[in-house]
Amino acid sequence: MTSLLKRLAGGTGSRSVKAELRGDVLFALVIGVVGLIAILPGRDGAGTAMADMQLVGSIFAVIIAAIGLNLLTGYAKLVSLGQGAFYAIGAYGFAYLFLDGGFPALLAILVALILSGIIGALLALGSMRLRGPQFSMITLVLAIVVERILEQLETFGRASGYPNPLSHGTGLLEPIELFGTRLEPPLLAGTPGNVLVALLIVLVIVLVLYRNLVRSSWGRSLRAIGESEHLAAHLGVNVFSRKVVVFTVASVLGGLGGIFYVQIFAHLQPETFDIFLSITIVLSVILGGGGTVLGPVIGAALITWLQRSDVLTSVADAQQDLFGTDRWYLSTPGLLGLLFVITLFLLPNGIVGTANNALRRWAGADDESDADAALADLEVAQLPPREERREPGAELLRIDGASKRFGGLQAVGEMELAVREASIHAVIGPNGAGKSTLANLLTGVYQPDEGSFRLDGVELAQLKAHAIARSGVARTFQTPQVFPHETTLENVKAGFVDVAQLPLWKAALKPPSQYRREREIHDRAIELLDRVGLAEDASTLAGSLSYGKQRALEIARAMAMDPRLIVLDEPAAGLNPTECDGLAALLLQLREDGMAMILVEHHMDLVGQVADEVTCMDQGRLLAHGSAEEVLADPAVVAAYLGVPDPDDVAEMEVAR
Ligand SMILES: Nc1ncnc2c1ncn2[C@@H]1O[C@H](COP(=O)(O)OP(=O)(O)OP(=O)(O)O)[C@@H](O)[C@H]1O
Repeated sequence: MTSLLKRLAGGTGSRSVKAELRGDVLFALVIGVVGLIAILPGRDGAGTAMADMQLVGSIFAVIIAAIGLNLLTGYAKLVSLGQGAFYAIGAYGFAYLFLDGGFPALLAILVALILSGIIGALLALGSMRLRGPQFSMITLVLAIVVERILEQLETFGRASGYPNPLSHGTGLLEPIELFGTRLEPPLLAGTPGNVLVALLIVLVIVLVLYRNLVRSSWGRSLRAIGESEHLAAHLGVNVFSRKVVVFTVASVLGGLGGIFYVQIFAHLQPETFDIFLSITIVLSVILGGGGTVLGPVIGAALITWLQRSDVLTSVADAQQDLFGTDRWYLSTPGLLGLLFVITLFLLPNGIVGTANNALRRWAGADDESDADAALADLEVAQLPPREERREPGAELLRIDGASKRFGGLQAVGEMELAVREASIHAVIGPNGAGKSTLANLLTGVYQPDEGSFRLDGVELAQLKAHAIARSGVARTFQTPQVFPHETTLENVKAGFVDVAQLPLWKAALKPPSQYRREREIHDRAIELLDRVGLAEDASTLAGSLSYGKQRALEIARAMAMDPRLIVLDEPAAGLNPTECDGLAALLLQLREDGMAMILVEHHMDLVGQVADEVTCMDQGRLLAHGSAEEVLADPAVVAAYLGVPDPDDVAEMEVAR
């Protein structure tokens, strides 16, 4: 076990702080060197190299916009069809501010980026409550509106005094000057195209920040939102605000892509920013692999190369030669569309996603190990006590007069319940008694109609799920909820407070303290997995774990949240007897460590084994309360479960007890 833990600590998704730092520096160097190799041939300004240099520059620009979209679409699974609009806003915003507004270049860049961000934030504030296709449609509308505005505002362009920026441009943007250097675009034979060096430096910086971001707890929160917004909220993530922020960041990156574009081509024409641009950026993410660090980089490079080189045109010409007609052949956009369809069929996870999966399979990381070992094989490590935790027995939670109606149905009515520190309070009752509804009221799934839920004196009623989670209430679910496409280890890491609360700047800049914190999270997550018997499954995808193991994983994740109270909604459902024994041992150990728990359960063996107090509900109301023995022997409880108090059934419950 120890050697396994050492191997995991060194090898599964996290390395020593020094090795991690070396990896980060290497990433920046590799990107920098590849970029330099791409732009060096054009530095002499030779005319033949000009088109190549513009190609490289376009790739840089689309990469920037695509990584922004990847944050939104690849990680948070919010499909935006409007990234091209921000590209246009950045490009035109900069051009107007620089030329018309007379802003210094750097200030014009900054203000154009802020403008992109503000428009992105406003759009996000208005549309983030929409989901799926509705959200995509809003972004599509933005792309179309911006395209139309650019087409129609030629008069505005003329009036601006800028030489024809909005129509087919002969008017060229003056190269900008930064720190005494004139940054020439790769425009004509003889112009050095040295702006590419500056753009490469910016590109490397942005890529490093972006990589830091997606590999941090902040990135984990995006992946959590992408997998399940509902679950992310129960881990303390303010889903709405995080979605607004990520949309804003994506918009700023879209704007930056547009600013890159102006520096490379030095003139603007509305056709560049049509809806096909947005689709190209989406294609870049999908082809390269959404939700992977390098996916949009590779996808953007490939798609831009295909579009700008004559590869696709040659294929289109070859079709014409073959069929001898100019009517029935696939033009360049048609060929790109075909490539898109082929990618979706053959590489649904994109190039990088598919390569990652193949590597994972090759490394044998997906091996399923013995399912029964999960909860039975418990190692017990001490849970570091939470600071606020008080002495065992002190009242931690008090539910008073909690009520909830669904239409005409009183699902919970004037319920009362108290939970003490370091204790297990079981809530039992027949099907439909209102147990899960009570758990859902406590954890913010529903807002109570009436009543109070005080955790150590702090009122939780009416708080949102994420705020309740942050107050120290963690939960598991009747049907286990894990992030199926993440590893078991990553699932536990999703529980740490950093996922909900790490500031964006810290995630992107990754100061030395962040390296150490990530290391701590990793070690603690491994420890928690070991504690619930899942150490061997650390690198297995959570979706392929057995039911029992998923339940154990939920408990480990809840513990990662370092809560004051864990609400367990039928944790024994679907477990075999060995797993159930393991679960009982785990709960008792957690109690020993000072954890308070509410156990919603039908499994009377488990209740009898672990509960300090039992509350029985019936038809939404409190039926009985006391020790497990008292409540399980209560004739009213037996009657509620069985309809009528049959002496044989009472005897059966006695046995269970
Ligand atoms: N979202 C909802 N909308 C309408 N009715 C609901 C909703 N959630 C629960 N109910 C109803 O409220 C009542 C209590 O349901 P609840 O799931 O809380 O019971 P339970 O004690 O957890 O049952 P079980 O043990 O079967 O899970 C049931 O009649 C149920 O149909």
